[in-house]
Amino acid sequence: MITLQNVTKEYQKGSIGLDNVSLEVDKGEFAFIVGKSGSGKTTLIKLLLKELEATSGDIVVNGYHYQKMKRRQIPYLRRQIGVVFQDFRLLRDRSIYENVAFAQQVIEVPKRAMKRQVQNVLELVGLGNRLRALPDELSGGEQQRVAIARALVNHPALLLADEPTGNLDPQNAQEIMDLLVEIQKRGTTVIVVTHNKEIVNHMGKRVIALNEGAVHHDEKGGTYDI
Ligand SMILES: Nc1ncnc2c1ncn2[C@@H]1O[C@H](COP(=O)(O)OP(=O)(O)OP(=O)(O)O)[C@@H](O)[C@H]1O
Repeated sequence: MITLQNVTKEYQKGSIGLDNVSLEVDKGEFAFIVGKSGSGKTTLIKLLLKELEATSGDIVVNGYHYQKMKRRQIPYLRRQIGVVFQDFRLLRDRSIYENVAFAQQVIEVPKRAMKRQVQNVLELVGLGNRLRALPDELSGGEQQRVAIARALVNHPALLLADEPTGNLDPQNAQEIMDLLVEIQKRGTTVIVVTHNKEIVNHMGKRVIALNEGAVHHDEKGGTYDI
């Protein structure tokens, strides 16, 4: 599903974002990415989204070869990837329904199919009865559920979550992680960047730990320690 082969990202002025990283993530896997500030987590996410270009090495995601692909293919690649951020990034003046439907309007899904799919995905995240609410009328945990629904509504093969529980209390954080595992069990590959040591150690999932741009350890059933 995801292959990185000897990937290096060097920023201008010689600053190293990633340093010769090789790793594979299988279809349907769940992996945490952990590491101190500056270890390369955001660089890795931006490379996977093709917001940044690797300086050297190869990246392949779901059959897309990043080094070879044409610029016009990028929107199709991005449809394969749902993204969730720490700060939710919802449209404040739009209802929950509209926030999720927006992702489908962009790719011109017919209205009836859209209605059904938006309802289904909001039910999956436990908000099937809040379609008309505005984001500010929801708790932080609920807002993150809306963001997850929006990321999933177009059925991406890969879900990237960048610090998804950073703004949540421990109980909501655990519930969001449980939801991400549920999504993985339904077949989506899920990658979660987090600083939440307790949750990582509690969940017993694969942990890819970065240090100074390199893979420090990569263990199934791993722990946060770096
Ligand atoms: N635009 C940039 N220009 C120059 N150097 C950069 C740039 N972005 C990141 N870096 C450097 O690349 C390295 C990795 O940064 P990155 O943002 O990927 O780390 P991170 O693990 O996501 O950190 P954090 O947990 O603080 O978000 C750091 O040394 C950083 O200073």
